[in-house]
Amino acid sequence: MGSEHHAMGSVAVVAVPFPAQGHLNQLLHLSLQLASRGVDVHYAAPAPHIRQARARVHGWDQEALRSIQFHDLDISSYDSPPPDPTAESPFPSHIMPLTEAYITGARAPLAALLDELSGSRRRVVVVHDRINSFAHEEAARLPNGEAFRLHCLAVSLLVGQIDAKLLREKGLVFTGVERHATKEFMEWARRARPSRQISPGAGVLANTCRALEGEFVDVVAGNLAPDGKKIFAIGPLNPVLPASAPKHCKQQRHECLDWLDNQPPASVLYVSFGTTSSLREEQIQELAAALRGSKQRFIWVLRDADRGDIFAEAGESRHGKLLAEFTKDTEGTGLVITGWAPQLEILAHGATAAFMSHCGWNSTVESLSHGKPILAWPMHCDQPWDAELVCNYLKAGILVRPWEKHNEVIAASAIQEVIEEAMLSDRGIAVRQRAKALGDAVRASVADDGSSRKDLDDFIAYITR
Ligand SMILES: O=c1ccn([C@@H]2O[C@H](COP(=O)(O)OP(=O)(O)O[C@H]3O[C@H](CO)[C@@H](O)[C@H](O)[C@H]3O)[C@@H](O)[C@H]2O)c(=O)[nH]1
Repeated sequence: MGSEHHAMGSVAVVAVPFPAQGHLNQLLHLSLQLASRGVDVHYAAPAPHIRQARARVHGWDQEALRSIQFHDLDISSYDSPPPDPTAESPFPSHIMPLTEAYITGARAPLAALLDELSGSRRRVVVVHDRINSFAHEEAARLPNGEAFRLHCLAVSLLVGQIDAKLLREKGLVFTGVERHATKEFMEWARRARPSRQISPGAGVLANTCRALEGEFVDVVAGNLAPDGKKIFAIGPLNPVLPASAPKHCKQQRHECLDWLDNQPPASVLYVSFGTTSSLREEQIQELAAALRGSKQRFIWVLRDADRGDIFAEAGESRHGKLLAEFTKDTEGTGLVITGWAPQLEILAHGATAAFMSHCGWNSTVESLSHGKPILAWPMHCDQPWDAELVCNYLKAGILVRPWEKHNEVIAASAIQEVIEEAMLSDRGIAVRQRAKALGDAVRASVADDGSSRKDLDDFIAYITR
């Protein structure tokens, strides 16, 4: 025990997330898990993004945040405009100024932090995102540095990169990510991360588990092995919560959870599109009409995409008028949340039946780890693939509309049909049962003796070797 502690104490892990919610979140969950296992963890990001990650973390006690050391990466100021819901592409181009400022400015302060840690530690292990591969280069520069990439997306996407034929042979449609981002972004990304390598460093950590993507983890492992690189499938990184959350916890409980407590089991549709999507006004009206028309219970998170700096937000919903009428019409049946919703707790709750989602990878994993099926409405990037994976491979979802129709307004009747199918039909029941079984398997993978627990143990043993 003593020597194990000694080995851990002389190794520092530095988590370097890309500064957007879906990434800040995963690296923070990973950091908290490592710290709870006695690892010395440092989390490095621009100050507002550290504040954002800390303020929005779910499933952990605020106390736990003290187990990590946070380091500001000071970058130059950047524009933080609101998203444009009418833009031709649903990709969140409005955060490009942040992305530029971050990639140009974060390297130097990170290098300084790594130098400092390197002098007093046996080993410095950098865990970074794909887009900030400068972190890998800075780790490689150290005499005692090592880097792992946290793959924040489905691991099957890497299989698509290695050999898309393997996916097509399973009858799945793989169209990659590039097609669903903007040309400008892809050109920029090629400059920011010239290497196409799956792992430029020592290997990959993946926020997935064998219960969801076992055969794809094996393909990636086989691809990395000849170079002596490793993959650790350690997901879900989000905590898995019990169906009935303790009512007397120290943190304030969101009122929507009290409302959920009073709804019948498996009766509520949860609707949310993450932090990078903004629906057009017309689409919002059609969705509202579908929810009203379906007469199903619901919680709808009606928010726009985050700005680059979320603290620059005006805090006012652009939907005041619609909301006033809609909330009156649906009073008692549904709730609309315009602020930050406690998504993990909502998905874990026994009253929640299903999740209408854009299929961001966090939402996908959070939903499936709590046994909830997905009504898939993919918007951009990896989301069309996640929808394909959920609906046609895992069979735990129903497609609302294919990505190809992203420029069309989907009519209320079409949306309502999918809601009714999910909530009321035999197919809906089958999909819900399948999601429940997957949820059990996913939760088993992070319990004692589970595959993700074992991979995390192996990762800790490897970096503290
Ligand atoms: O009111 C809210 C809104 C969101 N969330 C959380 O915010 C995260 C959203 O992440 P995700 O579902 O992955 O969606 P995006 O914000 O769109 O995520 C971006 O990052 C992901 C991981 O890289 C990608 O898979 C997505 O395509 C990309 O858009 C999840 O943890 C949610 O639980 C809340 O808790 N409350």
